[in-house]
Amino acid sequence: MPLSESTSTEFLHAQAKISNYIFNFVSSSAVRCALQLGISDVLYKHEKPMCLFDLSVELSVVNSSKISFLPILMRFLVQSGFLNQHEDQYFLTPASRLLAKNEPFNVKSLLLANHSPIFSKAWSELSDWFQNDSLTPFHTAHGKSLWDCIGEEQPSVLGDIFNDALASDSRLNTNVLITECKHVFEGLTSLVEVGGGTGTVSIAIANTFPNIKCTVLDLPQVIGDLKGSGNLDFIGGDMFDKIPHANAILLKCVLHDWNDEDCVKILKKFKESIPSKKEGGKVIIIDIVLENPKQSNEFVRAQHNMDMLMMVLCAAKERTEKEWEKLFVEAGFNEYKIFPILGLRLLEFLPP
Ligand SMILES: C[S@@+](CC[C@H](N)C(=O)[O-])C[C@H]1O[C@@H](n2cnc3c(N)ncnc32)[C@H](O)[C@@H]1O
Repeated sequence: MPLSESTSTEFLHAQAKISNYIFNFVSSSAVRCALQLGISDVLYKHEKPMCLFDLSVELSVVNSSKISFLPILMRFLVQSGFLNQHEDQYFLTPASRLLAKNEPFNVKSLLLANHSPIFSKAWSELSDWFQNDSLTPFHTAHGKSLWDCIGEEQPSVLGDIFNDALASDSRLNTNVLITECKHVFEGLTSLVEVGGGTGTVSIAIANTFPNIKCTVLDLPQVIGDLKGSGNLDFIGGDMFDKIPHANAILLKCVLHDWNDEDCVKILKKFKESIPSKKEGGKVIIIDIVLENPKQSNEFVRAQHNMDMLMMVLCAAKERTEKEWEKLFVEAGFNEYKIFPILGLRLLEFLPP
């Protein structure tokens, strides 16, 4: 059947669009290859733009037949905005800089964790999970939860990468948190960070506010031998069991790992460990507040990627402001405030 001119133009656009969906994995594979070859590391160390030949020597690509393929990878990385190029010189963009191991804010482990075969297998089970009785796509793939999988693995290769990935994600956010949301912590004398991992956020808070006694609570296998000093402490435990008393409880990117029912259970438990609003009690939540999926910018796309990831790993989700409000009401809090920090939000839940 002949197509009208407008329909064939529409289909040609649709074909290009679907091709980009189909080959979305090419971007992440190319970036992973760049990471594994050490392209960001070499450019970062060199501190100046480099030509392809000098780069290939530093990357240990010495086989001449392979060197001829390097321009393909490099032009893809330039096209996707990962690298910059001026004439025959390549240089880092802020994105490729974030994969250099010596960059203090690097997110290398985030990429490695998400490309691990354990995570990939969970993604491949997504459609099966929709049609079976398994708890999460991760359970469908591995027969246990992500947390059990990390806890049982010896030596804990994924656990180390995963904890480092979370810590790297926290480094930049914490910087902004401490400077832009200082008022949220002022006046507190004690704070328990629940699900605080290896303590990146609490270490920064403890250093910035010497009068706040900070405690990081996470699963025993995550806390391991971590020891605090001064006004910082680490405790291995389960947030569903017992939370130490404090002025405030802090959670960063924890509630997005749990469904609404568990979140309400967790939040109600927290209310027992903090004083009333009048006495300064509060729960501080740092997490995503999902924006309209029709908006198309890097932040919103990243939020919706995380939303999918939470479903695959934990049968959980990111939340819109309305969904946060529902949790807050069901858990019996009295008042909430929202402050923006980078792509995340800080929510303050105040008890009665
Ligand atoms: C997504 S990570 C967030 C880590 C950290 N807050 C951050 O933003 O980097 C969730 C954390 O919750 C911890 N967690 C999971 N189940 C827990 C439980 N039952 N009790 C305490 N912590 C738990 C995990 O070990 C993990 O460190």
